[in-house]
Amino acid sequence: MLDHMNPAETTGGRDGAHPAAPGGDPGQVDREETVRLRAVRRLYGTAAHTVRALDGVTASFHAGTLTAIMGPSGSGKSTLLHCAAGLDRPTGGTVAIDGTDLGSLSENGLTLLRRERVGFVFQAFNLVSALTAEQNVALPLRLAGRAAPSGLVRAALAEVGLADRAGHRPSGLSGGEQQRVAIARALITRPAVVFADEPTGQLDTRVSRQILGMLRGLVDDRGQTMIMVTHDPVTASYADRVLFLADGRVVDELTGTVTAEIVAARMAVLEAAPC
Ligand SMILES: Nc1ncnc2c1ncn2[C@@H]1O[C@H](COP(=O)(O)OP(=O)(O)OP(=O)(O)O)[C@@H](O)[C@H]1O
Repeated sequence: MLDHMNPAETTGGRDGAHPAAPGGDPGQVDREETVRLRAVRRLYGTAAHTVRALDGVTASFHAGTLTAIMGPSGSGKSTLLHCAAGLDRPTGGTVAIDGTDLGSLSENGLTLLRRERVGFVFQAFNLVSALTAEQNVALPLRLAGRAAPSGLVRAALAEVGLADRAGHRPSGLSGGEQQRVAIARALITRPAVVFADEPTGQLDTRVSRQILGMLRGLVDDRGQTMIMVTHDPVTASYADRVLFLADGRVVDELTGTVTAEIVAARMAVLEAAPC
């Protein structure tokens, strides 16, 4: 079962766990670059009143890394996640997942890419209440018209420590157990990237740490690429890298030693800045 401690909480940081994103030709897709955003803009509103939710975001998310996205309320975190995951189309710029330019895809093509190459973990778990844990985990495969062998699905549940809960419906599971089912569901298609939106927002401290340890384990043991949005510095301390947004732009970045204290200090500066 995947269950890792956070080195940042015990030894003072994930020093040098992963290299920082290399530079290089911005037009070239790096094979290790699982998700790539270039000059992404997302405008809302009318010509008379425009909200720049994203205002020229360029960022690379490398294979086998966990990145946390932080920033004050309204800074563009959710918009970034939606654009990077192909849930929303940017007003300008490009997004690529696994070398595929999302802008080149039809709506149908985008749906297929999300189904096959992207996993999602949400704050509210978003399980289907009428289905058992096993049926929920099998769902992405069934939606993709693929076989969902019981052995495969049960192995996915065992990996998140729920081998004995396969027949339970969400109402018969704790919040932490529901999130484990959601993680197994996100992974069942072996996606290129998993996007997590406040994955521990509804869980208590102890269970949150278990879930974050599990997500960390997926990155370390499987090389899973993961991007998570969070308000919580402790959650962000499980990441290899933290990107800080303000007013729709990436304004700061932490790599190497990512502790909750350092993250909180950076956030305090951003939250104190005049709008
Ligand atoms: N559908 C929309 N229509 C108009 N404005 C929007 C829409 N969605 C987001 N915005 C605006 O875009 C900006 C960025 O919003 P976003 O939700 O991405 O921020 P956030 O950092 O996720 O905020 P929070 O931490 O409060 O969830 C905000 O000013 C928000 O009001």
